[in-house]
Amino acid sequence: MSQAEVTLGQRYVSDTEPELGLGVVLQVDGSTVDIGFPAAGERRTYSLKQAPLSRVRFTEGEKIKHQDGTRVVVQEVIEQAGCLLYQTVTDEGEERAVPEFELDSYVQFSTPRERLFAGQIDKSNHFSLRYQSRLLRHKVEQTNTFGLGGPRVSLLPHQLYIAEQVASRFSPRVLLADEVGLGKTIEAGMILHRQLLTGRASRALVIVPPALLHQWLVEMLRRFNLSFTLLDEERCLSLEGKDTEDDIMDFELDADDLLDEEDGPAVNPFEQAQLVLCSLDFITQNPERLAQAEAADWDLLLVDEAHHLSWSPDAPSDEYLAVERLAQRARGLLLLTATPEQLGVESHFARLRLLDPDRYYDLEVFTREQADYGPLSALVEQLLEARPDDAEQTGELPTATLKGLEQFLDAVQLEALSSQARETSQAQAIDEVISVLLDRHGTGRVLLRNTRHAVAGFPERHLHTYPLELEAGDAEALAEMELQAQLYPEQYWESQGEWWINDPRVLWLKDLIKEKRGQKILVICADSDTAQSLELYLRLRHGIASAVFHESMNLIARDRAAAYFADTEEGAQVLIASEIGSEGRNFQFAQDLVLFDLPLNPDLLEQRIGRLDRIGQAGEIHLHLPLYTSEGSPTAQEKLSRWYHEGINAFEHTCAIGHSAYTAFADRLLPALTGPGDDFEALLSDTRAFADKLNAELQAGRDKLLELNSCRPGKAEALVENLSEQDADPALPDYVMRALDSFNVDYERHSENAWVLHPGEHMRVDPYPGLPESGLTVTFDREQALSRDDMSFLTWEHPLVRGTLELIADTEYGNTAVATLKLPPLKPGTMMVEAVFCLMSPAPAELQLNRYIREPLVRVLLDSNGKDFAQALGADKLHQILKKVPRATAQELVRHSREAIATLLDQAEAKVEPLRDQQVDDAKSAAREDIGREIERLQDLAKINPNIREEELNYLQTRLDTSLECLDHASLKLDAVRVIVAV
Ligand SMILES: Nc1ncnc2c1ncn2[C@@H]1O[C@H](COP(=O)(O)OP(=O)(O)OP(=O)(O)O)[C@@H](O)[C@H]1O
Repeated sequence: MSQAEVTLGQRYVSDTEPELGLGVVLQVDGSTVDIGFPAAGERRTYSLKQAPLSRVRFTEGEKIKHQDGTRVVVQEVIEQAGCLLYQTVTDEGEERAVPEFELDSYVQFSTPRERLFAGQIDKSNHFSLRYQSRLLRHKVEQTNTFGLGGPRVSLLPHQLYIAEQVASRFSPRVLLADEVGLGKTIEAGMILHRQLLTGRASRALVIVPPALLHQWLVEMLRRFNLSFTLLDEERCLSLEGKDTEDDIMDFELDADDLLDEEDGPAVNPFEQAQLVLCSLDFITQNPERLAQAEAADWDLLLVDEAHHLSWSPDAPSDEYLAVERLAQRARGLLLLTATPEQLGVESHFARLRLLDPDRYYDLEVFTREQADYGPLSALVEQLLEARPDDAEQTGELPTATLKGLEQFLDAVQLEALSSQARETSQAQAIDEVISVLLDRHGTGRVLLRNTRHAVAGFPERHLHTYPLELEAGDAEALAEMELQAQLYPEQYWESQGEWWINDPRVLWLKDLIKEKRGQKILVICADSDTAQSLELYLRLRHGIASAVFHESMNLIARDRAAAYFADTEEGAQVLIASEIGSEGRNFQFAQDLVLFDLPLNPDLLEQRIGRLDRIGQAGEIHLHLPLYTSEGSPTAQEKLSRWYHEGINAFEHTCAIGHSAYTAFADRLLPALTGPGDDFEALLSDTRAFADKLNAELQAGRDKLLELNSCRPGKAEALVENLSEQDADPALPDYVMRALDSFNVDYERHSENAWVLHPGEHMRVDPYPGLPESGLTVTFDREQALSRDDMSFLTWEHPLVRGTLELIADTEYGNTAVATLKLPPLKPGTMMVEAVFCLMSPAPAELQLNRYIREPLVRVLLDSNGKDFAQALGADKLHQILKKVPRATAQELVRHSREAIATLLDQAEAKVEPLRDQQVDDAKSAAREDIGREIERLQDLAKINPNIREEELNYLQTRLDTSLECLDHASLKLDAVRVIVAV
């Protein structure tokens, strides 16, 4: 721009801030120009040399708006003393002269055509990047693994299978019941992540025991890039603007005032964030907070350690009742527990009822059903045996198998199956029929459970017992006491002075710790007071580097203790944890667990061992158990340990039948622990027989089906393969680097596959999405990301990459360009218009209509004769041979060729228009096939399997109808235009 060109009253638009609307020249002063933007109420001073401004010049036929609101059509443009005067005509046919300074300032140029003709011309390589961004985004979002590849986790088939299955459902309601430490939190995180990314969910509430709040908060952020708001009383009060002591008093006194609208609508803290995390105690103990949580709208409710929700017809727990209220309102519900039957079948049933009250209405019916899975399981087993490894192999299915199938399939289905096996593939036919059987008759739609047996690769567990001989007097006195006191004898020793001085377990523990110097040891005991005094004793009396962890500590103190224990260099050797305090925590970096006492509940024992026996445990696990002995007769501790070990084998193996065995034998076990040991051997062998039988039954029946339903190895492996391929695809790093260059983000290589990114001084947007001011170290390598917490794992799902895609594809970035081309057959001066169209329909993101659109972009490249070169000159090829043009030249060129360009654009539009119908038809067929197939399957299923919720069927039907309707309204919109001139 030169001073001579600029005159007061001229209208310009800012290239970097088009949202300011139409600007007007207020002052020209030597080397600067002042522009006022009346619509935004802003004024900017630019250097004349580098002003990012484009002169706005409308032409004949264009519709413009006067500042008084009148719409007019330009008839003629006259230049007067550097300013434009538009001769126009109103809708009513009246003529009106509009000087440019009287134009409406609220004008926005956003369509490519408007921007091009307003002189807002982007760089040619931005145009190419835009095209590439749209294509890549479409490709990524179309995969059935979208949302599963981004989390910083190892690709474990059993988790991916569950996550894909559950996250693809509408408002899933399931109980995730993998055995301890198999990764339920990870599965839940992946489900949530996928639902959020695909638009199926946007608001989620996670409720966990207080001890797990921070672990969840950190895991969700570190592994899933999901930033949760942790709500406790303090935070709620602060969100409500009631954060002083007095306010707290007020709040308590006037809880009802929450709904008082006098001071404006009350703030509901649960509505202040999309992702909220709070503790079960907080929700249960604060009726007002529960009411607020209930009033907020949730797409997904997650409850971790859901075995705390105990229920019986006469005495439902407060926890159960609180969650029940939320569960009735939330659309999706994920309950997580490793021990679904820990509190008995009644509670288990009640939790299933939270998931689906229509299906689980009667405890008795449910109990009967549980026992009835044997024949189906046997048949599935037969099918699996008959399945050849060779996918190509064809042949008849065994007659016995076909016979068995008769009670589940009709004649037509049987014939179809046989002919598929005969003509196409036996393996495929068998896989499909197993799917049908499991789907229709299995237990797995609501309950998903992976077992170690199915997952494999877990370390061995070894039990070491340490007899501690009691003095005769103590042994006798203890034997007289109640069972509780015999198992947790601290009180007994307390009666003789400080318990830790007298209890022989304490010295034993000290010696064990000293002997295992340099090795991390987790000690778990039942009671938090015991944990505290034990830790003090070890630390103060024996100088052992130790930490304590129990439920009465606040969260920060707990996390600090856990971190101190985890620190390999200067951390604690020992962590003493109470039963409740340690639940759900990750301590798999340790291999030694001291069971300072034994819980009287097999599931609690499993929970304790599960702190170490988790995914990520690299070594063998050693369980250390001190046991009082006495010369007279075996102690209660000894007997209980034998019952666990010899009766149900709960120490060295995960024990699925623990709760059932305990329920079946409690009447005999409890008296036997304290009474004379006569029939104890008989009790042990009865328990063993019961356990063997139950394990075999479970393995053959319900558990087998659950296992198959929870992970179909073929499909699970395919997911792992797809994701591994995506990980290895160089398209992502290439794309990211190109985009960073284009936005002037600074980066430097850190190491192979890793980079350090920093906000650049001249970034086109500031802040850059997903890039903190302090910079970000990123890696494209999953393994590296898993071992380096300080690096972000960049995938197509990372906020920085998604933000980049949005920044490019959802804004005007690169939607206009001008470039030159040197290609011998083209005569210099030949002009072409490259126009990219995108099928758009105004539809909610949740419908994911993009999935049905086969070709997201239609590209045409027309020369002045209307000949289309799009095929001959593909987008990539063209990108490589085009040369950039200085901006002023580009603006000049567009101004001069405006008419020709407009004609070519009209031609391009006319050319693609007929494609629209075909595209829409294809997309509608794909939607019909996809959703329609699911509806049919569910309808079929609903006839024989009451697990199908009516709601789910209705939802699918509505989803199909809405999708078809939205597609009907789809149109091919011009997404970007590039003018190319041959030189
Ligand atoms: N895919 C994975 N990649 C990396 N780490 C994982 C993966 N799955 C699980 N882990 C790790 O294994 C441990 C157990 O996972 P998680 O806490 O999700 O198990 P869980 O089934 O919820 O356990 P619990 O039954 O004790 O509640 C955690 O430390 C978790 O971070």
